[in-house]
Amino acid sequence: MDFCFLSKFDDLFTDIFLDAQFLWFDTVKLNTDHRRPRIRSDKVLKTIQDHVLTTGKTNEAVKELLRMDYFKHYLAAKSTKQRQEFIHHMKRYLYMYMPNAGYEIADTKRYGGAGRRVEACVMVTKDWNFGDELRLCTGMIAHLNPRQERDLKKASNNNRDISVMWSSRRQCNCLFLGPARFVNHDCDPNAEFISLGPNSVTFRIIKDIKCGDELTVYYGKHYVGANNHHCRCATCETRRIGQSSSDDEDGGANSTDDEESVDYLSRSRKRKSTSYEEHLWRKKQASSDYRIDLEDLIGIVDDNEEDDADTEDGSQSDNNNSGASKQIQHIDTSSKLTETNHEQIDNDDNKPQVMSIHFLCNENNKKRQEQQDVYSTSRSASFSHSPLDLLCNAVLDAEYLQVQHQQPKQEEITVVVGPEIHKDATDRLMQHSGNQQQQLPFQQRWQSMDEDNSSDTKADSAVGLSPQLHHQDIHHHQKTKIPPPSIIHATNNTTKASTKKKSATTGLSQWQDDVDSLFDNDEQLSELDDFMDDVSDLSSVCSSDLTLNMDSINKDRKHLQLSTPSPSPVSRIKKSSSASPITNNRRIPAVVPPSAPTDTNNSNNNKHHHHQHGDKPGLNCMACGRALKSETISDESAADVAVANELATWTWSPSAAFTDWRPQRCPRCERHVRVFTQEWPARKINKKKAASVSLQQQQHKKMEAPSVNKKRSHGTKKQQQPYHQKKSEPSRPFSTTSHVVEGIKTQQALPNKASAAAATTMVTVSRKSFVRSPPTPTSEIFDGVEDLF
Ligand SMILES: C[S@@+](CC[C@H](N)C(=O)[O-])C[C@H]1O[C@@H](n2cnc3c(N)ncnc32)[C@H](O)[C@@H]1O
Repeated sequence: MDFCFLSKFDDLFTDIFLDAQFLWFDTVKLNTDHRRPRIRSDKVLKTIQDHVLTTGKTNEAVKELLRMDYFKHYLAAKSTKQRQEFIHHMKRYLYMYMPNAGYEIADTKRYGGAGRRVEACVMVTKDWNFGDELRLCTGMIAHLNPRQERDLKKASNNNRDISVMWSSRRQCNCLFLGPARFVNHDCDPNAEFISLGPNSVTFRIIKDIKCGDELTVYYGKHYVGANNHHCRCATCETRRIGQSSSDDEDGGANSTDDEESVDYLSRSRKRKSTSYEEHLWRKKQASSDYRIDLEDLIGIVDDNEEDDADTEDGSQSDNNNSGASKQIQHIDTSSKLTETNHEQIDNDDNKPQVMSIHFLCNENNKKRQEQQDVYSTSRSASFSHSPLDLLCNAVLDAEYLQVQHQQPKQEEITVVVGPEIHKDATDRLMQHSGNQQQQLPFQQRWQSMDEDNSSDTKADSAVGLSPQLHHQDIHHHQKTKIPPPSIIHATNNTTKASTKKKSATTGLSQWQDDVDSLFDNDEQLSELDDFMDDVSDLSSVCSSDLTLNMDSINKDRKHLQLSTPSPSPVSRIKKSSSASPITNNRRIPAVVPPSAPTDTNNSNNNKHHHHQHGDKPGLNCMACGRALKSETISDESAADVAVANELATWTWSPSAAFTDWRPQRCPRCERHVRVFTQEWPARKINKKKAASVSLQQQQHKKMEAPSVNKKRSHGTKKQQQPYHQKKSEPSRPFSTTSHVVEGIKTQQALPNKASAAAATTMVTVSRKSFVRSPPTPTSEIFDGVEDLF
């Protein structure tokens, strides 16, 4: 994808989804001519809340957003390809709001020159363990042409921080775009780059990190000045090297807002936007020691998962990697950091400030090409498209078609084709569904079916890893395997999309249709919506875990509450059973129902938890993956001053919003409950009201005997709808009453000492009961949330 468009999209999205939402400063923009879009940020927020935070349906969110006038106009003049890329990129930012994203963009002053300037960083919102992958934090690599480099140079002179990287393979400069671009450099980082395809990256955790930590990565040995002399990372600060050592030497002169330090920042930015010519020139001058290739840092990259049309470097491909997907070598970057490195620094400013993203471009093109060749030779020369395409073409071929509305179904039309076409189509379809096809990885089959999806777009995160994709792919093939004689069925939407191509209209009146066509709203691709969301939900699961039984998951979807225990995908996230410090050091008075075990923090307890309520499955926190405790946390009673003060400075953030719809997570994540209760801007809790409700409940309890649970609980539920009741919730897939009944029943059985806490707990119960149930696979967990009561 052209950098020109992508960078504009990126500026737009950072503005709309970050700056205008919860950041109190503006993130760096790549285009000097970027202007804040005239778009209702409250509407954007609502869309995010409704479709991403609550239901995890990013595709729905995209559709809703594209219905907004601003986007209609913005995309009106764009080509289909650009629109698709726009949607893909938009999703990258929306994934950030997914409940299990596990990170958010935050602010930091660490890198802004001794606390003078605020910059963005990536902060994790849950604990991550070694080997985890932040699959919802992705970055796209955009390649720059010389003109674009020049423009960026201007931008970098204009007080903008832009990190340009050198791709040794493509021999051009590149930029990261997307949320991943906000990850800062640390000389002893806690994450490393991994490839998601030729043009996309994400991160793998290489050190256990705690909720609230900054995610950092090693960009290169000379990323922030030669030998990272100007590095401001925490590691350098601790070791008194990097920029902090300079600050020490000059008595903190750089820490002031003086001219020299401004000049330094400006120079450092210039160095980073090194053009190819400069790079070549410097290459001659500098020793090869200073050449940093990220391949060296990252090791091998397996590109089986991605289709890359670019085969310029295919000869270098390593074909033996097929089984070992993404065996990333971790190199202890801290060993690269020595005091001696920093001794040479003063003379090093002319050394190349470039790094290679060779690894990102995937060298296994040869292998892929071979596979593609196998695939293409398995089909007749004239058959360049999938069966679906064939149908579309057939539909378009009006000269030979006669459309009969034989079937009243809206979903389907029957296309009767001439015998020649039919024979041809049948041959092709049969051939297509033959054995050769089966041998290929499903992803390639899928990609071949989607002619509009370039390697760029398919670089988007986990497409190739989805079990559901596999599922629907098979489904698709089953559907198309044997066409009935002389009749080919096509879905109505497919036909619509095809005929739209013919009319080729871009007018606003056609907008909705166009949007639909971008999504390919046929049955299969509406499954893709679910799939994308599921992928997101499974994002933290290692790829081997993705061999899930999708049938059982789908079954679970239909029978949300009655599902038999099946291992929750999210439960697989759990890597360590050790209790967290926060868990051990609990500061919040918990109310534990007598029927529940008091400790579920290890795997045995988790198993136990599976059986504590009959056959219902055990629960793990969807954020940190640990076993949930059967206890509730009250907003009021559980207030902890220390934590509250700590978080009082936080601004509204996605993780805070997340807690809105699922306030009870696990002890590890409960700090976000505090964020929510204090910082939620639009829906502040009326604490007085909540307190009076609590008081009423306590009084009510004193008056009534414990045995009249059910009746009273209905009444209490009505009392306790401080704000959620005002909202009209479109769907409530499960009975709210039973939750409340259960909750109160349990609480009433508690001894007097806990009655105050129990009363306030009921408020929480009531809130939860109005939360919409999100889709699977997380719905499995949400089902189970009821078990807590
Ligand atoms: C990839 S961006 C990271 C996001 C950036 N903080 C922002 O707000 O856009 C890299 C930029 O962050 C800053 N940066 C990142 N790591 C740094 C480090 N260790 N020392 C100094 N500056 C750093 C530099 O200004 C660099 O150009």
